[in-house]
Amino acid sequence: MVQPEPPKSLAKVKHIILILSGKGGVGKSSVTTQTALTLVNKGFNVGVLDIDLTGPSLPRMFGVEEKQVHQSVAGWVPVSVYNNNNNTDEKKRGNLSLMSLGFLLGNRNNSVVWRGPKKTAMIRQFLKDVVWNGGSNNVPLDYLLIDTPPGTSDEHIAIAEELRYAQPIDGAIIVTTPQQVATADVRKEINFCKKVNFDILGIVENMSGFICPHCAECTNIFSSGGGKLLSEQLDLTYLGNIPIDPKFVELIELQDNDHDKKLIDLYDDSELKPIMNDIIDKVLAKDCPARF
Ligand SMILES: Nc1ncnc2c1ncn2[C@@H]1O[C@H](COP(=O)(O)OP(=O)(O)OP(=O)(O)O)[C@@H](O)[C@H]1O
Ligand code: SF4
Repeated sequence: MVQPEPPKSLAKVKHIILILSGKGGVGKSSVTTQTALTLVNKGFNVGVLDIDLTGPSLPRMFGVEEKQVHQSVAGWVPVSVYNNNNNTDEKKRGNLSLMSLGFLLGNRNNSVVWRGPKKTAMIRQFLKDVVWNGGSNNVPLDYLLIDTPPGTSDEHIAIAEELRYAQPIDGAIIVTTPQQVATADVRKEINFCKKVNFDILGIVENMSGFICPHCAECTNIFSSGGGKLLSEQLDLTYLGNIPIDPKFVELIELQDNDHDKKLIDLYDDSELKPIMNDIIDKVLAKDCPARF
C-alpha cells in the first residue's frame, strides 16, 4: 500500500507541538500564547495554528484581530504577528505567525455553530492548506504550536489522523488547573494521547496560585501540587505551574487599546515570563528530533 504523503504545508516545519486540555477555560490559549512568545524570544521561528473552533481567542491575544488571511495558490498565508526576517531586532527574536478560524469569522462575537463533519473538514483543511514556510521569505518554521479544542472529540481524532503521516511530531503539552487535575477529563486526555501515539511532553498546572498585583507575592489560594502528583503517578514530566497573574490580562487589554503596543514587548516585564521560560526549557531539554 502506498503510504500517504505528509501534508505539504507541514513540509517545512521542524517541530510540531500540540497544546491540549481536558476542559475549556483552563488557560490553554494563554499557555499557547506564552509558549509562542517564549520560543520567539529564544530566537525560534514559530507558527501558531488555532483550531479551537469553540472560541478562537488567539487573534485577540496576539493583537492581530483586524488582520486578514490571504489566499495564495499554495494555500492560506498566515498572519504575521512579529517579523524579524531582516534580523534588525537587537533581542534576536524569531518570527511569529498565526492562522486562526477567528480571521475567517470576521467578528470577535461570531461563534461557530457548525456540526461535527463540517468542523472536522475545517480542521483537516487548516492542517493541510496553510503555507507555513514564511511565504515569500521562505523561512522554515522551527515550531508549529497547535491550539486544539478542549476535550477528546471527533475533532481530535481528525487532528490525530492528519498528523499521523507528519510524524515525527514532538508531542503534547497538557494544560490543567488545580481544580481540574483530579477530574477524569485530564486522565481521558492522557489516555487519548497514548491511544493515538502522541508523546506527552509534560503537564502544566495553570492558575496555580495568585500573583498579587500590588506586591507580586504569589499566594496559593487553591490547593496546588496536584499536577505534580499526577505526573509522578503516571510517570510523566511535570513542566511547572503558572500562577494567575491579573497583569497578564491587563497586557492584552493594553495592546487592545493602543495598537502601537505589542504583547511580545509588554511580556518582557511580565512576572510570568521567567516562569514560562523554565517550562519551555524543560520541553526543549527533551531534544525531540526535527522532522527534517
Ligand atoms: N495564568 C493566568 N493568569 C491570568 N489570567 C489567565 C491565566 N490563564 C488564563 N487566564 C485568563 O483566563 C481566561 C481563559 O483562558 P484561555 O482563553 O487561555 O483558556 P482556554 O482553556 O483556552 O479556554 P477555551 O477552552 O474557552 O478556549 C482568559 O481571559 C485568560 O486571559
Ligand atoms: S499579597 Fe500583600 S500587597 Fe498583595 S494583596 Fe495581599 S497583603 Fe496586599
